[in-house]
Amino acid sequence: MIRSCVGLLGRKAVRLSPVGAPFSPKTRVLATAASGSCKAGVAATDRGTSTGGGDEEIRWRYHRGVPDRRQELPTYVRDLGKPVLLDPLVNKGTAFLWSERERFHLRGLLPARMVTMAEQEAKVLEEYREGAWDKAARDPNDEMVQAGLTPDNIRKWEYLKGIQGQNETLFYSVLVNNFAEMASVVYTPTVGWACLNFSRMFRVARGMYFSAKDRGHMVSIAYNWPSHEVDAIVVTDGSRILGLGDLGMNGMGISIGKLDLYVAAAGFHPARVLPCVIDVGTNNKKLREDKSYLGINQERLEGEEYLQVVDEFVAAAKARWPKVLIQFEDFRTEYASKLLERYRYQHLCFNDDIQGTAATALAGIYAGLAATGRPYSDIRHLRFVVCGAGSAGMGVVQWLCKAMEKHGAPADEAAGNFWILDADGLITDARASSVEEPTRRFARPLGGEELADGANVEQVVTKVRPEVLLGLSGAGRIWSPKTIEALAEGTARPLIFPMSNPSHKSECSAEDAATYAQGRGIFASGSPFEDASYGGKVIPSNQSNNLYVFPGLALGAKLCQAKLVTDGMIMAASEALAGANRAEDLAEGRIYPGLSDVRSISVRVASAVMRQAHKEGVATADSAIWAIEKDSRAFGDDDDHHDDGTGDSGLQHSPLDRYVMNKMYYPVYTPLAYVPRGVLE
Ligand SMILES: NC(=O)c1ccc[n+]([C@@H]2O[C@H](COP(=O)([O-])OP(=O)(O)OC[C@H]3O[C@@H](n4cnc5c(N)ncnc54)[C@H](O)[C@@H]3O)[C@@H](O)[C@H]2O)c1
Ligand SMILES: O=C(O)C[C@H](O)C(=O)O
Ligand SMILES: [Mg+2]
Repeated sequence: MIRSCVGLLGRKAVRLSPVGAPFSPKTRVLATAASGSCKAGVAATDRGTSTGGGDEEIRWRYHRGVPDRRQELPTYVRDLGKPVLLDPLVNKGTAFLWSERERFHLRGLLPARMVTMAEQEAKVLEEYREGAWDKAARDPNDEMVQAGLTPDNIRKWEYLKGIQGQNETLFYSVLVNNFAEMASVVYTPTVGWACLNFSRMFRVARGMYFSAKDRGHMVSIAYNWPSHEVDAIVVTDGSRILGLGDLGMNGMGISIGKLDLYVAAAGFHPARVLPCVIDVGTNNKKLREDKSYLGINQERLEGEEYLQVVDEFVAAAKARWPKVLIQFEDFRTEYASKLLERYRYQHLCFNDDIQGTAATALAGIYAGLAATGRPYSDIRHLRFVVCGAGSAGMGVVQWLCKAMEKHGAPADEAAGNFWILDADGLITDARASSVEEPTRRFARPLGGEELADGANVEQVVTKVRPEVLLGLSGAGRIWSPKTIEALAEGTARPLIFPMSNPSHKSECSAEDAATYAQGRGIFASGSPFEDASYGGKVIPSNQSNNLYVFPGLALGAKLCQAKLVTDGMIMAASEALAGANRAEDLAEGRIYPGLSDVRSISVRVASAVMRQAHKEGVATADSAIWAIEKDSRAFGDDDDHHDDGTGDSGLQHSPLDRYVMNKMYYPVYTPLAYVPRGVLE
């Protein structure tokens, strides 16, 4: 038997032979840099569980029957937590045993499922030999591929993520300076593909993974995160990722994507944002049967059990980072509003799909009115047909209603401006007992000239002749040519908003909207489309996506240290966004500002949110901030907006805007200073 001693060279742990010469690389390094799992043909009994320990873990370690004892000699590890994962000589990725995860403070830093090295190897080989991800992106039967997602999008996504893993400053500099070009790669639609394939593509852990197996331990696990300073968390339970359904733990991709935008679009510091997933299982059977899936292999927890897990996560996050803002993302409708109501009056949090989307949609409607020369107050006279009665759809409807009421419409009159359809068609009083609030309030009365329950969208549009057609159904191309024609017959400039994501879930394409509305429509989709054309004229494709709101809303709330996110703050965000359009763009039918202006927009949204928070008394930040605007008024600076001087936007900025800009992170190389441990901590 070979007897070895263990030595250390610098930080890296290296095992030495008895005479001091390193072993060959094969025997020397105990871990591979590759992590993740694979489609290995490992017997089911060998696949273990994420809660290993005891006999099971011992079987797990020995399953390959490595003959010599060298694998029993330890590699010295001098770090704990994240640095262990970042050291290629000791990292085992998802193959870290459960006991090792405990000892090295790795719980929460990796997806819950534990895999073997054999599985990791098989995954590496699959990719090496077959280019598995690339192949998937070429599959002509893949819906996303059919809707225009190309291998080139995936290549770009992987390339950018590779840079992000090595040099965040460079990654964000490239992203900030090329946001309009890259948003569709780091965000929708490509991020949807990245979520679908998250486990297969998993290499380097980012963010925190809390699972149902962590019950009772979440607060200690939160302390495994290396930083005491986290300004914002985006968390999902993966239950409704974009319009792609239940993706379980793979939903982590959306938390990461949203926070990429926090940094790029709103200047949060990349070291102070934390993507999280709460893995309570998945009801997606295909995923559970997929050997590469890294989430826990069980059906979702439901009801009280589920709520307790989310409660524990929120409590842990608040205990560890008391001032953190939490953005809830892509929770399925059944729990989305429930969770929002549970936390919004106690914690600084918001639900992006309900509140961010609502603010974005309202801004688009206001801008649509402005584009046709009408005042915002005319919103109370618009009729809306809405496909989708989930949390996103109903969030938007309630918000539009609120805006109508703000402009003087009595509540009943406002509610009467909506015709809402779900998967079973028009919702009428016939279904009043089977649909819940808030949808019930919008059920159409029966009898007289009214439409039958379950009428389809074409029938409803033909009868109602609305000015606005909204889609938040996640159902794909459900608006037929006839539906769009009927819409355009009833109104001169129809507003056509297929807001579902990603692209193949959009209710209609930009080209179809332009063609069947004979170039008269104003088009705004959730995922980006190229501009369309009709009769030789360019018909702009706007993007009605909550990306216009959540970064600025979060920034404003953080900067003024708001205690809560109020409805007033969200309304302020809507109005600031609507007002960020230039008259000449509106005249062309561009109702959302160009994405290259995204930072300027976030600044305006943030300032408006701060002002409102201050007005409502929920801002706790130093009152000096508010003096900025007062002082500038005294000097005649007043409400005028000034060019931000960056030369990148042409949008005008107020003194408070400039304060916000000064607080933003800009991805530039700064001088570096060595600070020994224990100093400045
Ligand atoms: N653009 C944005 O910023 C934005 C923001 C949030 C959500 N979304 C998108 O909205 C969609 C819905 O999100 P959700 O959380 O409300 O989902 P959900 O699954 O809870 O709701 C979908 C709703 O659409 C209805 N529906 C299904 N098929 C339909 C059809 N053929 N006709 C009419 N209605 C139909 C369902 O009955 C349900 O009421 C997703 O695609 C999501 O990506 C977009
Ligand atoms: O993620 C997006 O692109 C928007 C929205 O939050 C969604 O769930 O579709
Ligand atoms: Mg979302």
